[in-house]
Amino acid sequence: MANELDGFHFEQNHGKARVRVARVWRADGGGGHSMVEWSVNITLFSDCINAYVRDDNSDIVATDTMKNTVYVKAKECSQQLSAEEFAILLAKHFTAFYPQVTSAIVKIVEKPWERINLNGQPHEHGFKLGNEKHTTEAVVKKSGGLKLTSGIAGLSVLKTTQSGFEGFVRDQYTALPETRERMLATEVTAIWRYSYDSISKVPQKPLYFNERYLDVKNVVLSTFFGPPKGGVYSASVQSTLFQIEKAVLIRFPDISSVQLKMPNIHFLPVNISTKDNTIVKFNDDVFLPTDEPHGSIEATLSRFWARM
Ligand SMILES: O=c1[nH]c(=O)c2[nH]c(=O)[nH]c2[nH]1
Repeated sequence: MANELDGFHFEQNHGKARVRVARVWRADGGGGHSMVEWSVNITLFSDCINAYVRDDNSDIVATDTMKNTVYVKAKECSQQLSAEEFAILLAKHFTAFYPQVTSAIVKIVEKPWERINLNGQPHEHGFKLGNEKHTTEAVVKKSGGLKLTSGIAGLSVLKTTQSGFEGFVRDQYTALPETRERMLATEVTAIWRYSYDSISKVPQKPLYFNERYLDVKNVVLSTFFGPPKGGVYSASVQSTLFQIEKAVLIRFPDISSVQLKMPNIHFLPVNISTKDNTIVKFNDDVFLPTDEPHGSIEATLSRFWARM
């Protein structure tokens, strides 16, 4: 929220960060339990300028109240819901309930608890922690205007062949050899924006956004790896990144833009020799794994009418 103040321009917001909540749903009459663990970030844009300039807190929604609201709303959700739905529900509450709140941003990171399978059987109430995380951000205006994004964080993938890098600029500082055979490893961060621009347009199908999350992840993985037999050749991280973004936009009509960050995590060839002796000669077999430095490659692909 922005104001003119004593001849200056002033912008402010307040909220509560990293509110952690876990919610369990116990199916009646047997069947499995479901659960989620969320870390919730709330930001409110509200007219509470008097707190800053007149020591008057009468317009302030206490961040402690915001924290409590997370638990009240989690309690009220008697059916399992996606992080996206919960983010929208919370943001809608803050903008609808408090006259002075004009918009709210709710971000959620879901911890990757997955139902455990024992001897091929899904366990009724047992979960284990997976790796990549489902993220979301809902920006809700008092009018019901919505900006909804979802994402995947920390999806680590690697392939041992079908990757190369050739034809790049060569100058007096270039040492990297051209290759059609290398390891390709990255940790994908993806954020995609849905085209629903008002909360009234959001699909009401239960767990719609969880299904979408799994579908997008599947498109990322299948484009990165190619078919199980033979895979697919990657001419660069840039090329693979673009193919993934294009596949996401072609496959999902309600996604209007997609941003990918794909650091190039290098596995260096190991060659060890003395002046007289070769001790280890690299033959696409022994690598030195690294995490720094890494290449950083990011791009956003949007439909013409949309922007991230
Ligand atoms: O796929 C790649 N893209 C680059 O931009 C790059 N730069 C580099 O040194 N190696 C690679 N690999």
